[in-house]
Amino acid sequence: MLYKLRFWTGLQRFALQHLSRERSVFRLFPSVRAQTTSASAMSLERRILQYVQQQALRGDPDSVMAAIDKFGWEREFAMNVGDVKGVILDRFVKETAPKTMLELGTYMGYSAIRTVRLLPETARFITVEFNQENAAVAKEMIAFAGLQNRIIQIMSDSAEVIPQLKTKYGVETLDMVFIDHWKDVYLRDIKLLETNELLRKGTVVVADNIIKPGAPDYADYVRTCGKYDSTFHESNYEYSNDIDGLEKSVYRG
Ligand SMILES: C[S@@+](CC[C@H](N)C(=O)[O-])C[C@H]1O[C@@H](n2cnc3c(N)ncnc32)[C@H](O)[C@@H]1O
Ligand SMILES: [Mg+2]
Repeated sequence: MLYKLRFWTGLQRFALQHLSRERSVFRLFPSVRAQTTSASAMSLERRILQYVQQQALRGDPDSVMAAIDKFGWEREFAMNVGDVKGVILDRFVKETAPKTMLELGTYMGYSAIRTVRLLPETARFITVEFNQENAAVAKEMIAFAGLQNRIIQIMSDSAEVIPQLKTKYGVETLDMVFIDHWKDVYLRDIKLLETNELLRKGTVVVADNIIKPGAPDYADYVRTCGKYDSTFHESNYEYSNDIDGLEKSVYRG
């Protein structure tokens, strides 16, 4: 029995060392294919979720954020607002203390977790994501952080959701908005928020990635249209030393 086991282990080691074409190894040992493909086929977002589940403390949003940031700095880039710009976002959230807040672009739930941990339990936080797989990862991430009852996740295109916020989701006006979805629709969506009368005097609209990747048409609009008091807050692009920043625009009503 022991002899047979040694023979198979030796053969397996020989094959792995000497058969350079992956396909030959897979044909001989299907279990090798199963392990290799399942590891490499896992999306970045799923790998980060798995890392969080291994490294962070269930029910502890700070440890979830810390694990996501560690992955971003030490392993692979991910398009979360991150821990540098995130500190500025935190300040805006604390200063504004929104009762109703909208986020455009959930991704894996990082900024939602970051923001909601600073809000009272009574606050309403709605986040919108149109990518099904990202929304699914975010759902698991948010549940792991223990915030599943504090975050309303909507899986849809922001252009469809914004006109439904009053009628379908019972929103009167928004106290704060975090815009962080695709950069070429920031302008379309702030105009949609205006025309659907979701902004009131004093609503704070914060937009990410003003420099990198950049949203020049949006930045130009909020700075020059006369409807906002708008300021740029320089910082770093997520998980890098490149320059980026947040635009904070307060609606004049
Ligand atoms: C930069 S990521 C969001 C990062 C997240 N706010 C954070 O900091 O943790 C942008 C996300 O917006 C989503 N997205 C882009 N355009 C969208 C749209 N029109 N409606 C809904 N989601 C959108 C993308 O699928 C992506 O997951
Ligand atoms: Mg961003």
